[in-house]
Amino acid sequence: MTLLSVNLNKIAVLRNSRGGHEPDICRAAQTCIEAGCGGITVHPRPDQRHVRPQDVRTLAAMLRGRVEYNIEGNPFAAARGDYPGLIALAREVRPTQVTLVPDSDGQITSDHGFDLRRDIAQLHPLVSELCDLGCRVSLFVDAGSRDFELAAAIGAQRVEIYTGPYAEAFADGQPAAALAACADTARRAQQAGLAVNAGHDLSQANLGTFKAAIPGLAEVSIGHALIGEALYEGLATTVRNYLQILR
Ligand SMILES: CC(=O)[C@@H](O)[C@H](O)COP(=O)(O)O
Ligand SMILES: NCC(=O)COP(=O)(O)O
Repeated sequence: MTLLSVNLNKIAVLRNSRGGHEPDICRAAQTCIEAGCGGITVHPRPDQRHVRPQDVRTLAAMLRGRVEYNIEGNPFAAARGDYPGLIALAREVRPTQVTLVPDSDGQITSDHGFDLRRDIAQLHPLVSELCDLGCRVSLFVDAGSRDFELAAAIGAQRVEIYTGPYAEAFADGQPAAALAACADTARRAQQAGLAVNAGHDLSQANLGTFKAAIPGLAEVSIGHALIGEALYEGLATTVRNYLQILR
């Protein structure tokens, strides 16, 4: 079974465009949970363009003991204003999972994963601390990545495959090569003892093909397309549609 973790960043984008509290991120989370999702994802960024530190804390209190809570972000981005940094937030709220992503500051969205051979020494102390906090750690990687045994050796339990290139290839009607690269990568990660998550630009259109190609896919985190589709069909119906695809 593949867990659906709904990324609520885009609810916060809409709310922040006017200030105030609407649309309410906790109400959106509640709707997703009632519709059957297995997790909620947020990706706070230092510029606070969408999910803010206080959202991370409020959601943590609301979700505890109900569904998985996945916080994504760059662990090396410096604290800025009242953004305390990803690891500081993890220390405070102890989410189920922390997904480390090598975004640069101000990047419009995530567009690549870690180079495990190059980055592993820098990641090691962070992964150790997060594991000691009781968080599962997942590392964002590109399709085609190698060196998964290095990630397993420092205590990471999962990788998240960056699916942007697959989504783009699917939209162009030529997904085979990108899909095969994801499938090979997933197999290598699983052989190294890691579980495999996936995310970025997954949608109702491209998810079924992806899921069918990746045996043992543990989790997908989906936000941009799902929240967009929810404008037409409603949030609960949209979440149920995704769950149907993942069955
Ligand atoms: C790591 C990843 O692929 C997602 O977290 C994605 O980057 C969503 O972040 P934004 O909503 O900031 O684009
Ligand atoms: N980890 C991917 C994620 O949380 C959502 O990415 P997207 O669906 O907003 O592209």
